[in-house]
Amino acid sequence: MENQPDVVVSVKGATIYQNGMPVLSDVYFDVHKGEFVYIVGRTGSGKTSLLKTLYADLPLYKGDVEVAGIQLFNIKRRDIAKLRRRIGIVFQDFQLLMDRSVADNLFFVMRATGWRSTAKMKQRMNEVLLRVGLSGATSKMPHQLSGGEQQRVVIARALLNEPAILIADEPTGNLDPAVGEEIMDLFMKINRSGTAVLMATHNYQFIEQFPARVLKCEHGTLLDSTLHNFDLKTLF
Ligand SMILES: Nc1ncnc2c1ncn2[C@@H]1O[C@H](COP(=O)(O)OP(=O)(O)OP(=O)(O)O)[C@@H](O)[C@H]1O
Repeated sequence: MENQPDVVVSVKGATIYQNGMPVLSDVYFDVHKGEFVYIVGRTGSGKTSLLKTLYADLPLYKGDVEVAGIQLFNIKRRDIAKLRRRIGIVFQDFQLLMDRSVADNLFFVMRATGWRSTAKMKQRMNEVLLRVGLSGATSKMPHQLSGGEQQRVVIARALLNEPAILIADEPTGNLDPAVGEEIMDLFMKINRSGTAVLMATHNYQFIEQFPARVLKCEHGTLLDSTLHNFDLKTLF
């Protein structure tokens, strides 16, 4: 990937394992800078396992995978921390620290990822909260926010270190459809400003509404809509 600066994720011949069992084999795909890519597939088809492998929550035993310039095979702990600083991760369950304010949730991540200057941290916090439309929320506790607002804070948190890519696992799965649509809009806006997005979803309507390249986990491997003709109706 060093020779391909436009590639944010490069997967060549990977096998994705879960508990020692292969879930997906012969996985090949790239994600380019600024691209938006969906991952779909039936329950249990391997979407989450694939994403977890990309952010080094599951080990890579086979294949050549590089994410944000970091090789994942035999990755060292130090490089895992570096990898997580270069990517943003958004889950279905919002995973905010519930006993801390929005500001403290964001400061916590900034301190853990090497930020030191309080003035710079405050400035960055204001920037990311503005981007997700939550400027006034710094002193709020998570329970004072709606589900959609909590997910916006998670997206703001994921943006803190200007990641090259947002990896999102069913980010609208726990939200009402209308709120989910607003979150999709936000992802699209962030994507248009240059951040790549790789998003697992079960929501076929969003793919119709916000069309983009689709990767499909099926029969133990990954199919790519740019290489195979998918009928959207058979995606799930
Ligand atoms: N912690 C785990 N331990 C063992 N097996 C697991 C674990 N998590 C998932 N699996 C298995 O790995 C396979 C892939 O699961 P995975 O969660 O990646 O699928 P998914 O496509 O994300 O599903 P969903 O759409 O339901 O989130 C399934 O057979 C699942 O049962």
